[in-house]
Amino acid sequence: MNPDPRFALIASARQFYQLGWMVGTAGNLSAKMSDGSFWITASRKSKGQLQEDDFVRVTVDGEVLDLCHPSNRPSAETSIHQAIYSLFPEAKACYHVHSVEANLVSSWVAGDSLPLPPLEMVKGLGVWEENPEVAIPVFENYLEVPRIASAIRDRFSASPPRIPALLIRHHGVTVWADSPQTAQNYVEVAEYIFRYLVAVRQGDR
Ligand SMILES: CSCCC(=O)C(=O)COP(=O)(O)O
Ligand SMILES: [Zn+2]
Repeated sequence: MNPDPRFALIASARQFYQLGWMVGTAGNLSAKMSDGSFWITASRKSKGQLQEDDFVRVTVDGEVLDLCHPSNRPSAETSIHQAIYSLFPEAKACYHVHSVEANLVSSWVAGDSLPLPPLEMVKGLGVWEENPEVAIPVFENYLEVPRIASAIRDRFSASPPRIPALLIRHHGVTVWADSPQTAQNYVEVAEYIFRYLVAVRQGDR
């Protein structure tokens, strides 16, 4: 049994769009099939109203297996999804969204990681510790997306992250998980933590 993951991706995208995290065609979602290929949102589609044929199926090496529609193109950020699936074979879904809060917090650190507050919600990213000391890796945003993907491959192959998430500065968050539902949860948890950080900075405690 190999259910088509596109319906889960459509539902997640609609939810994220309504939350303001995938407006103006921003973001891309993918999910892997049992043969190792993955369905990814086609480029420049409105994420609030995706249809079954607004996807492209590609191999982990980037070969297009199914365009669904001749005018479809794979997401401009497919190389990042390829990097994640290559690095983490257990990953079955990879979600990327753009939120205002992710962009704000990514601009507050000059270095390559953002420390996360020791919130209970950090357990939602798989860290079951009291007062966890965790940071989210931060990558620079380059016009050439394969350059971002290459930085992710280089860094994570040398030193895997503690949490299944990364931030691209002034761009957005990317998470990966063993199912589309868990990837959705991870996005929600990451965005909750970013909102918290913004609220703290604004003095909304
Ligand atoms: C207005 S979004 C700019 C491109 C981007 O960062 C993104 O996430 C969406 O790109 P895609 O090709 O997947 O539509
Ligand atoms: Zn993006």
